[in-house]
Amino acid sequence: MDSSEEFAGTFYSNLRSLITLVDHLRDAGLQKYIRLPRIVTLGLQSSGKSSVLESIVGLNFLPRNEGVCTRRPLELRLVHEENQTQPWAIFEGNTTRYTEFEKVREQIERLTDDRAGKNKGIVDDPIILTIHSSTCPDLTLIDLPGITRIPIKNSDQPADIEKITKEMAYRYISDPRTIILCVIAANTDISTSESLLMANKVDKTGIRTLGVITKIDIMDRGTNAKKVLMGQEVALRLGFIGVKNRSQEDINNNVRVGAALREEQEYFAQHPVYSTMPPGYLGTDVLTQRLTQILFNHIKHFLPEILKETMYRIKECDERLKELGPSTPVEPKQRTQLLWNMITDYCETFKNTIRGKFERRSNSRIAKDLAGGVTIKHYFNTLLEDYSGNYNATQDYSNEDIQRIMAQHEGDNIPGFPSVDVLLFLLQPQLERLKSPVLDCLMDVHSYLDQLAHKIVERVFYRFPTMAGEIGDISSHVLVKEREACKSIVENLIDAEEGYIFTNDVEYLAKRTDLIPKSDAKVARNPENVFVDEIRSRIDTYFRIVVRNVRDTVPKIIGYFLVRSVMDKLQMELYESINRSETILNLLSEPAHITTERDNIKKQLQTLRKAEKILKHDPNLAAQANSIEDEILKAANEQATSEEPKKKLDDLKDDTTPPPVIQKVDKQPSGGSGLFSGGKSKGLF
Ligand SMILES: Nc1nc2c(ncn2[C@@H]2O[C@H](COP(=O)(O)OP(=O)(O)OP(=O)(O)O)[C@@H](O)[C@H]2O)c(=O)[nH]1
Repeated sequence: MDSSEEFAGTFYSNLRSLITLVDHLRDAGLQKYIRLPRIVTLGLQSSGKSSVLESIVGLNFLPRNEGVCTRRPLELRLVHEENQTQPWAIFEGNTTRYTEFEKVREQIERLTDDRAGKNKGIVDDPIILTIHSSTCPDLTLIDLPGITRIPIKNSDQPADIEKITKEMAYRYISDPRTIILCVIAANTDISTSESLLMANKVDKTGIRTLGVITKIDIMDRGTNAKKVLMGQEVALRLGFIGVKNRSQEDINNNVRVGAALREEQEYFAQHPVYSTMPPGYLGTDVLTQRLTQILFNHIKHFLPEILKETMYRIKECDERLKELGPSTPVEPKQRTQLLWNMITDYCETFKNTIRGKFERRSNSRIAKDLAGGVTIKHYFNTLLEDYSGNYNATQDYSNEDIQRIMAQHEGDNIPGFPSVDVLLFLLQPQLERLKSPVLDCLMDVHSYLDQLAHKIVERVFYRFPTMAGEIGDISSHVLVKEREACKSIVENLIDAEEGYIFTNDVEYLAKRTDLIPKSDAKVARNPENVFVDEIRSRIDTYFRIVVRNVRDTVPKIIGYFLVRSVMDKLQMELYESINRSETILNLLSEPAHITTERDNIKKQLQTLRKAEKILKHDPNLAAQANSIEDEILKAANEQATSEEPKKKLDDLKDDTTPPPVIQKVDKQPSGGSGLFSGGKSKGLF
């Protein structure tokens, strides 16, 4: 064996193992999820695509007629068997081994008629055929229906057949992992070739388009394809190869492909022009070798990428499966357990969102998560904001108003001394004004909690929408109950402020010795104005004291009797309601689409894992797998520290509200230094 034979031997065994690997991936079903390298024939109808394939395989097995023949894509997996004396073929989904290739042709016709009808219809549903033979190379090729310009008269072909066939071709050739075998008849104008134009659109750099010129033997007398083949008419990076297939007459006369291949060699060898051309431009053998080499490089180039994609896909599927959760158990005991777990998740998430307390303290999620309590705090901080600072309760009363009220309350007392009723009369309407914003604050906090609860319920129970509705309703009920209890306390507080005027405030009491403002001597001379100013000053000061008290006390009441109370009672109330209901477990059935999605992902995962195993079996790829794993891990960590949590979780709230964590966090509220941290004795909530 000389060195070139040795090289060829190694090359073919490498090629073979690579193609076998890709075929194994196909067999594992990977093609459904990840694009795999393949060769696709592209050409106008009757340009000679099937003839080229038959020549490559070295066998007659394709339906051959004038007019449209290929009406369903045919995925042809060729397996070269060195010592195979008798070639055989097998169709996917069928166990019959065909050794008579006439029968293979008939079966292709039958399968085509079954799906595309008998009357020349075309469908994109590939037939998969594997051929084992000593005459064929190891290649996987797809024969596509030709681009058909005009529908055949009185056939099932639609009027827009050109659009349909072109769209089908584009679907296959657009894939960057597909090698385009662009078949053009020599007796047509190559510079306006539709298929070359199509190939150029999807493969601009021409790295995956190989031109095949057929029907060289029937060109006009005195013309030849030399210039085309040498790339002097149209330049194609991978070049053109000329072939001479069987003519229709040869087919009718039953000329075997083997004989036709010998005839092809003789034809080129004896032709006055072609015989003078350098090697590498003519003949089916050259085409097969070139195609094999291109496919080999192509597969080698794409396999690491395919492995990477497979591994990423596995990760995605794993994550989605986790999100979907396990399938719903059938046993009542397990169903109850599942429900309890979800309720715990829900309640913990609710509490932690308010506290801004999460397990993963090391990432930026913390800042975002604090916003749960921050939203409530914002309502508290802005409570009665308009009445604090420089606001004067008497600003709307004129001196005359006050004097009039003083006069009205004089009764039969000696004039000149205002009654305490004047103060009450003027102060009460001002105090009454506090009620509405205070109750608004309560309502705002309540509706925030209600929204938050519903969003978390939707997230935790999204597999069980009816159960989510039920849990949401119970939660709303608990919230309304607590809100109403809290409301009466808040109302009582305001009523007490309105109904009993009292203060120990040092500033206010100090005013007893400072009845007449010393600074304004002019006013001091007018006793009426002295009383007006005194009343004004006392009302403003007292009102300010009340506002300060209410701004401090109301948040405590809402925080304790609503927020904290709901956090404490929600879980128990849910358990009790559920225990009371005999039918609630029936609500624990997930919608069919979730079950289907889980099943599909499981199937996909199975395929991907199988494919990963096949890929990692290759020593070169196995080495790359580790670094891909590291990459995936790094990407996952980066994602966790940047854009976490995912969009779905982000949906749980507006920008300032934290998303919940659907994972268990420590159940006992522990103390903490934060305003909203756990333990009754330590934090507000
Ligand atoms: N003389 C000659 N005839 C050829 C050659 N190649 C193909 N033909 C003939 O051209 C006709 C169409 O060939 P096919 O191979 O069926 O063409 P196709 O592109 O597969 O056709 P569709 O699948 O229907 O689009 C047949 O009659 C072939 O015998 C060739 O190199 N020389």
